[in-house]
Amino acid sequence: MAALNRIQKIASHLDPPKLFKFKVAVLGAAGGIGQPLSMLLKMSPYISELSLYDVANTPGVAADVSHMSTAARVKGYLGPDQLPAALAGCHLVIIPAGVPRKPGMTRDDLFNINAGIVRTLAEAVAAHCPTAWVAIISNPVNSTVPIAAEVLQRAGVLNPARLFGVTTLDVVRAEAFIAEIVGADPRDVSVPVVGGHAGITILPLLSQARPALPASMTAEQRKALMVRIQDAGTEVVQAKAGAGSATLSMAYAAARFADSCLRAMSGEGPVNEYAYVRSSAVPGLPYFSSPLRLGRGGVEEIFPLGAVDAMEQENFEAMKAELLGSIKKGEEFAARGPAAAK
Ligand SMILES: NC(=O)c1ccc[n+]([C@@H]2O[C@H](COP(=O)([O-])OP(=O)(O)OC[C@H]3O[C@@H](n4cnc5c(N)ncnc54)[C@H](O)[C@@H]3O)[C@@H](O)[C@H]2O)c1
Ligand SMILES: O=C(O)C[C@H](O)C(=O)O
Repeated sequence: MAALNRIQKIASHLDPPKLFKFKVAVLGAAGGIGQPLSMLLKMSPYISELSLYDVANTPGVAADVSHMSTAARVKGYLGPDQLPAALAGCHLVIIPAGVPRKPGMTRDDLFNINAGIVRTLAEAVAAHCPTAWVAIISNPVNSTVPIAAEVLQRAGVLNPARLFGVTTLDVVRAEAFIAEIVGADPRDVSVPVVGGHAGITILPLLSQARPALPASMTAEQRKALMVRIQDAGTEVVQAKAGAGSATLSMAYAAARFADSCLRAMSGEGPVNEYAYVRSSAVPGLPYFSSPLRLGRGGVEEIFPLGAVDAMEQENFEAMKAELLGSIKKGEEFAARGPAAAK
């Protein structure tokens, strides 16, 4: 919530920005997530240059966002020819490019289209801003992050401390749902959500929630809450009935994650976050979303998961095979090279 508070202050001109110094790119900026995310990023005091790239409609989005009376300079870039300029000098690249789910689809059903999109964009990052932090939103995150890692590694520029799958929306949802139950302000709720970003690989550690869940909650009620957090994306997909998946809450979550990255880059002390990163936290799972600390250079420390209860342990064991399968699928796709996208 620090992010939103900061944004609100800036929007109301109570605290004019002083720190605008980073170039941030949104790849997929004209989409359902990209547009509100671009708007929120335009309000960030950390951004001097906001680079909006898409294969369609960026001139209009950029013109629109650029009229906001905040400090960041906005430029739109349209199509692959303009991608190098969009990325040159970027400090942070946020990637929501790709197709969203329709009812009845899993995130993995998006793999065939989105894997190639993410690979192409990661190749461009490797070529034009190899030291940028990269935050991937495009689904299936459990596979797209390993794809990007392989691409960056093959280009000789992978820094695992700067490559993230954005799982902030899972944390945001867990905070919102728990706040409803305990009657708290969501800003005062904290709850770790670990694992990956699909179905049972999303593991909210409800036993570590603060404030604690009411002792009166039954095991069935706790399980139902866990499943609601795991299926919250599907809840939105079904409610939108064919018109896409979560966009507004995702834009909020991505803006919050971007704020954490930019605060860390600025050297504003240790910044604690959750993200899906290359990790040795769980033996046998080379990528995992964990609590972690960000510093100037990216991930500085990945924290252990802490104590889990029996329900969480059972889900943790159940998710491992699915998460590993998604990781391998991404790595194998990237290893097959460009022809695999066709
Ligand atoms: N990580 C998460 O928590 C999370 C949450 C919500 C959605 N998502 C995922 O985010 C992605 C985008 O969702 P959306 O609702 O914004 O979709 P959308 O269809 O509204 O927008 C996607 C945008 O990507 C653009 N695009 C397509 N190919 C591109 C390319 N090669 N380069 C640049 N841009 C390209 C499209 O033109 C479009 O503007 C989906 O894959 C969705 O599943 C992830
Ligand atoms: O559910 C989806 O397909 C989009 C996203 O991953 C979400 O969690 O909302």
